[in-house]
Amino acid sequence: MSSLIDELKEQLLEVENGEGHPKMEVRDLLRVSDAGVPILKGISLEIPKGVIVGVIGPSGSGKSTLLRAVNRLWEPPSASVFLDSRDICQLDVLSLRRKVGMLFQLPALFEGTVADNVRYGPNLSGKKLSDVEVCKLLMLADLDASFLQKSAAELSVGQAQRVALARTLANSPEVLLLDEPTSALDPISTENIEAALLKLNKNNGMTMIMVSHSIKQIQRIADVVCLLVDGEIVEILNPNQLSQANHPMAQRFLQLTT
Ligand SMILES: Nc1ncnc2c1ncn2[C@@H]1O[C@H](COP(=O)(O)OP(=O)(O)OP(=O)(O)O)[C@@H](O)[C@H]1O
Repeated sequence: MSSLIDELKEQLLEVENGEGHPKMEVRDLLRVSDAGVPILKGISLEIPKGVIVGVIGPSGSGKSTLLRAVNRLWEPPSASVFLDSRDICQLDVLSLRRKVGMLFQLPALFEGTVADNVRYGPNLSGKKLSDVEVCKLLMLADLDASFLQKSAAELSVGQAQRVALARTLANSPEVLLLDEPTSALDPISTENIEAALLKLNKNNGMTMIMVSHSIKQIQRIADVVCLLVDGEIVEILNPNQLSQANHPMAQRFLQLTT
């Protein structure tokens, strides 16, 4: 664990030399349910630009809650989540969500064509994307131009998830939050989405936080893995050394998951 943290620190140092800050920082993030039950118990995490962080952990450990805090689908306490050193609670929420896009387990497309969906975000800020621009976004999500005028209602779940990715990318996000984005997809669609994500990370340096129940997927995608148990990060691990987890719940979880 310590060598990975050293590596991360090195990456962080590179970022500090370049831009002076981690891309995202979560600082002692707490959440207690309305009934008084702790959901997140002081999560702290620094994510350098261009790093893909995988988040794994048992059901109910707080993974989705953590992601939702990062783009204010759940409003975190002030001064607990920072984007480029700025407290996200101080940012306009819509511009935050353009910078920090999110993909969910199931894509929720609007009625209309694929192009309508991809144009949606830029339209809100008064920008009309041309067909060529829409096609470029579709290509980033591994879809070809034949999808442009298809009705969103006709798509398979895998295709719809890629359109949802293109729609998110239309906002030019700097960070992508991925909440089990392939758990409803077949292996080929999963492979397509993973390939698109890795390309975005490699070519555009996009920072990502991905929640997944698939250890193998996390190993294919993530640079570093956070193990969340009962609202706490109990381990930060190298994806290829997950078997070295020390926390007993983490060991059990890793033995039982594929
Ligand atoms: N709005 C809410 N009000 C009260 N409790 C909540 C709320 N949202 C989530 N919780 C509780 O917080 C805990 C963490 O939920 P969360 O969805 O973040 O877990 P998770 O790790 O993503 O789970 P899963 O892997 O099953 O998706 C759970 O016990 C859940 O019941």
